[in-house]
Amino acid sequence: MTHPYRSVLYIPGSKERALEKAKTLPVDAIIFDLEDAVAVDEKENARHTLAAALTAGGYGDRAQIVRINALDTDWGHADVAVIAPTGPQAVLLPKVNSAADINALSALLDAHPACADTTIWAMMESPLGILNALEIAQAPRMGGFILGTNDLAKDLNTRFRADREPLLTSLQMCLLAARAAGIVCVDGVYNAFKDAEGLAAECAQGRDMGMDGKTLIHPAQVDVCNTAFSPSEAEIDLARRQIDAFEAAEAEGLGIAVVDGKIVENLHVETARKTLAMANAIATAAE
Ligand SMILES: CC(C)(COP(=O)(O)OP(=O)(O)OC[C@H]1O[C@@H](n2cnc3c(N)ncnc32)[C@H](O)[C@@H]1OP(=O)(O)O)[C@@H](O)C(=O)NCCC(=O)NCCSC(=O)C[C@H](O)C(=O)O
Ligand SMILES: [Mg+2]
Repeated sequence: MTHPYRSVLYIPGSKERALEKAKTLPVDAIIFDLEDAVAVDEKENARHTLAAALTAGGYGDRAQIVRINALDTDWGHADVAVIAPTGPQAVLLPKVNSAADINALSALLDAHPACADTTIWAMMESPLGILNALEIAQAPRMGGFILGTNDLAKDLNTRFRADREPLLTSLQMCLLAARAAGIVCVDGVYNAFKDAEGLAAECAQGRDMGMDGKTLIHPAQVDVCNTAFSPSEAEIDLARRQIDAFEAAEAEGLGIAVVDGKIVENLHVETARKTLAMANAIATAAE
């Protein structure tokens, strides 16, 4: 079953109102954050508030990902100790530099029977992490990458550019590694959460590159993002026509069809089937 990851919303684990509001938002996934969105004085309270919210449930089909603090901080191990018994679907590790970081978290989760099926996701946000993207993607339990473009821009000392030119190599290296390993790859956040036009442009860029979706920081960003990462009506129509034309060609003993003046081969049909599967998954989730 294809699960969409078009819209992946961060929610500070300390904010009960936001934790409640997320149950009503049309997002594909939620990142319950214990890291940067939570002030130092609130860390302890946040992990217990979040554990209670996860146990109570109510998030429906939305994929649930918990971002803990890094294991070399004062809070990472305590986060695992409190969150693991709730049997989280996925744990997101920030500032991942190598597969060793994933292995260390995996070993901690192994000690909790409730985490038998828990996947690990990695924040890709350091130069060393980007250079080690493939070994990270292939580490045990890995389910996906989340791009941390703010930390990355900081560490690379880039200037902000609307076209994100300074970050493109890093984004593409993560995509290459994610696709090679068969895991999900979700783009970074767009900080100006009231700028829908800028968000739409950045979503389109991420979708064109091959990202599965985008991380978000505010509910106002959800609709723009869902639209950008959903197959359009034109894409769905083309996919159907490509499949029909190819099947008709095959019935005549041919291995190639032509639709709208362009060749359709087996590989295009594979993409067309993926497009329809994603459209179906989105429609089912919306029911
Ligand atoms: C950015 C915000 C601080 C803005 O908050 P606020 O001023 O309260 O917004 P609104 O008044 O417009 O909120 C309207 C209602 O929406 C709810 N809300 C707001 N944000 C969220 C959210 N993220 N999830 C769910 N619900 C949310 C409010 O509670 C209001 O609800 P109601 O009162 O019932 O109408 C705030 O949006 C925020 O804190 N956002 C999350 C910030 C965050 O998570 N940052 C960390 C992740 S990004 C990151 O770490 C980057 C990465 O690591 C990297 O390196 O790039
Ligand atoms: Mg970060």
